[in-house]
Amino acid sequence: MTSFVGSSVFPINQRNVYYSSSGYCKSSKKIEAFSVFDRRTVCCSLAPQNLKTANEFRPSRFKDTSLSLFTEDSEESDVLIECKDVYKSFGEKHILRGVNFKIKHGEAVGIIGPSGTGKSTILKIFAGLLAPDKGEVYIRGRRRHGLISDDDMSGLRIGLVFQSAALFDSLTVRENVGFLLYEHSKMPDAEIKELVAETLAAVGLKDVEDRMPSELSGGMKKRVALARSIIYDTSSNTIEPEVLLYDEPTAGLDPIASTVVEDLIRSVHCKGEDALGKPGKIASYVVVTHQHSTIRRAVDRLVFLHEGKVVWEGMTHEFTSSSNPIVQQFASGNLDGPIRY
Ligand SMILES: Nc1ncnc2c1ncn2[C@@H]1O[C@H](COP(=O)(O)OP(=O)(O)OP(=O)(O)O)[C@@H](O)[C@H]1O
Repeated sequence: MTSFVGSSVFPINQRNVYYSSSGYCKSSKKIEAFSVFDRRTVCCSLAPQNLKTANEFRPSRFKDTSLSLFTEDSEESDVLIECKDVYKSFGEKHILRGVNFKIKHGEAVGIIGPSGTGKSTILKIFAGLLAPDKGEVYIRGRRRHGLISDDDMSGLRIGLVFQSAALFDSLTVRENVGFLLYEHSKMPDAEIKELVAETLAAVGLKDVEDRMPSELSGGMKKRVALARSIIYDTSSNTIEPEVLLYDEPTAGLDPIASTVVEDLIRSVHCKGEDALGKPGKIASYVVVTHQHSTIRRAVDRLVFLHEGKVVWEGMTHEFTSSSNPIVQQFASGNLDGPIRY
């Protein structure tokens, strides 16, 4: 299943949540959304979860070269998302021009590259907010044909955390984090309240439930957005989110706030531990970032996109020692080199 609004991962079978930039109002328990978009944004279906644990995940080796397929010993069953020769244009702008890469179970992957090269576009395609013009995206080996409304999609719950925290300004933190549970679950208010508090605690926030977003710092907003993306209906068979996509999660934050968010991203991963000491629930995540600290701290493997193609893949520690001139220029911030502005 894949489902999104703002920074949320949505529960299954909720097919009428609207993508809104206008506003929200509350009526008794329900929070009613009124939208300027007449578009359904949620939901696909589910397939069995990958039963492998994080420890069973076997990292592949990656070559430091221009390539489209990177694994030497990959087991196809480990692949959660695959991008196969994906093209996307906006009018005359040919943004993605044959993108190939895979995200495997347990991976923490960064997508980097010059501005405007299509990094966020890839996340939106993974999320089902955009469809490729050509090429294929596979989710757990099954082809994603179109947008989020594909309800024959199987395999995976995917959450997208937007660059701006995308909180609803007129709702409290509790209502933001519990939005979908209030709106679409059968959970009683008291249980939602408890779950929201627990989820906020997992991202290191306490006693902020009654605050409005305007009363939070930028870093706190990002944490609230993260809480909203990992909360799920514990009373149903909903499968918790497996993959999170972060679009520039540390943009605009000071170095210390960035570190907090980077560690948080790690903590909700299955190889990490959340603020309550519990193992994280996210199988894999993808981070689009420009920040060196985020590259170093939050991801293990990098995919470098340039002029609509993957031009380099490698482990994070290989990034600064790469002999690829594009990577070298990007890593050093040099004005001279193959990347032209
Ligand atoms: N919906 C859209 N309509 C028209 N053009 C778009 C749309 N979405 C993206 N673009 C254009 O596609 C290009 C790639 O955008 P994208 O946001 O994917 O780049 P990016 O690599 O994430 O950039 P940055 O690092 O600056 O955030 C940009 O030129 C952008 O203006």
